[in-house]
Amino acid sequence: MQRQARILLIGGGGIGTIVALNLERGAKARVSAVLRSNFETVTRFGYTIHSVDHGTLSGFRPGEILSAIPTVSDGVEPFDYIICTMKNTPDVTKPSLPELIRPAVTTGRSTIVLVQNGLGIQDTMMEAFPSNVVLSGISLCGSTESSPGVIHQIVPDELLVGPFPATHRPDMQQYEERAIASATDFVARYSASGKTSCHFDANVPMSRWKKLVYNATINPICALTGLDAGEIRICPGLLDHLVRPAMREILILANAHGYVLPDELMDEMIEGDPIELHVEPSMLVDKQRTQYLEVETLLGAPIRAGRSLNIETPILNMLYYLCKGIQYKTQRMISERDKN
Ligand SMILES: NC(=O)C1=CN([C@@H]2O[C@H](COP(=O)(O)OP(=O)(O)OC[C@H]3O[C@@H](n4cnc5c(N)ncnc54)[C@H](OP(=O)(O)O)[C@@H]3O)[C@@H](O)[C@H]2O)C=CC1
Ligand SMILES: CC(C)(CO)C(=O)C(=O)O
Repeated sequence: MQRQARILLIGGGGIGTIVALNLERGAKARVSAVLRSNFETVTRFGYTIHSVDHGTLSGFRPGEILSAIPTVSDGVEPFDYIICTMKNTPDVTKPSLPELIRPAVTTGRSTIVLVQNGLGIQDTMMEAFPSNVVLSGISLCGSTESSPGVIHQIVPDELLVGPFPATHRPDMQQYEERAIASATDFVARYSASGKTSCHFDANVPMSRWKKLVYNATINPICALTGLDAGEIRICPGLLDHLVRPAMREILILANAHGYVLPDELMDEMIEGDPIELHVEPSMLVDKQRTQYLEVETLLGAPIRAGRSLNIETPILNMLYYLCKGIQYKTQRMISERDKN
């Protein structure tokens, strides 16, 4: 690790800001962050961050702040890593994520890191960039942007980074070696701040199914009810009649795909954070802000993975279609807003 890595980070909200902060504080990377709605505020004042790992900081700015994704052929120096920390909403995002980042990708060089929840998020990326490494980043952090540039991180940052299984790759073995080397390098740079817990993830599909036990159930149930992850634990009947049955469907799907997850995981997920923290899962925050929900990557993808093996998932289906209803309404509201 001779020189600072040159990193492009796209999406400086709850998670992206904490990722940028850890990388900058470790000094093994320089982050160019592409910001959107908070660009003006962060450029002028920097971020104000209330962090369980870092304390309260004001005026934090990533190494460089950009208002648009740069084009590397315009004399811009190539990026070693491109980190995507925007929401992954393929049903409503145009252009698609690969097309959005394409101008910044140097073929064969830039490693793409998807720090996003959900299943199957790598497929279009690996297809679009067959000679670039694509890594998974699973964040166990809890962080929200309460107003432009103001971040509240209430759950300690833990990040698992590892290679997605190789597909669309001409030389699988050589690709796997490169991907492991990239992930190892990224983990070292990310860990350098000493304020976070970042580990190499040797079994990304297993880790992603595991995280879905929370994200495909608690996220939509909180978004649909307006309750936070503490409140759903005390609302009579909700855990027994909705949360655990939904979680069981994810366990059945994961097991059927070869990723055996124990029953105890359900209660570990439910009780993982103290009740009084009142964690607001990202999908609840999206609903409150009239932002698009990650409905396809958290619910659609596992449901389709079940269908491919003729496994029915009635509870997940119900959550999925209710969320699709919200998505439809959000689309209408956004298009009305854009007209005015
Ligand atoms: N929040 C959490 O605690 C956790 C979230 N995750 C996952 O992390 C990922 C990020 O979530 P989170 O940080 O909560 O999301 P946020 O909504 O807080 O932040 C996303 C940011 O990306 C920006 N953005 C979106 N599209 C673009 C674009 N084209 N160019 C530049 N910026 C863009 C948004 O800008 P704008 O404001 O303009 O929309 C926003 O600032 C998701 O996949 C989520 O599931 C995982 C673990 C925990
Ligand atoms: C589980 C949780 C709450 C944080 O790790 C999350 O992934 C989310 O908010 O989407």
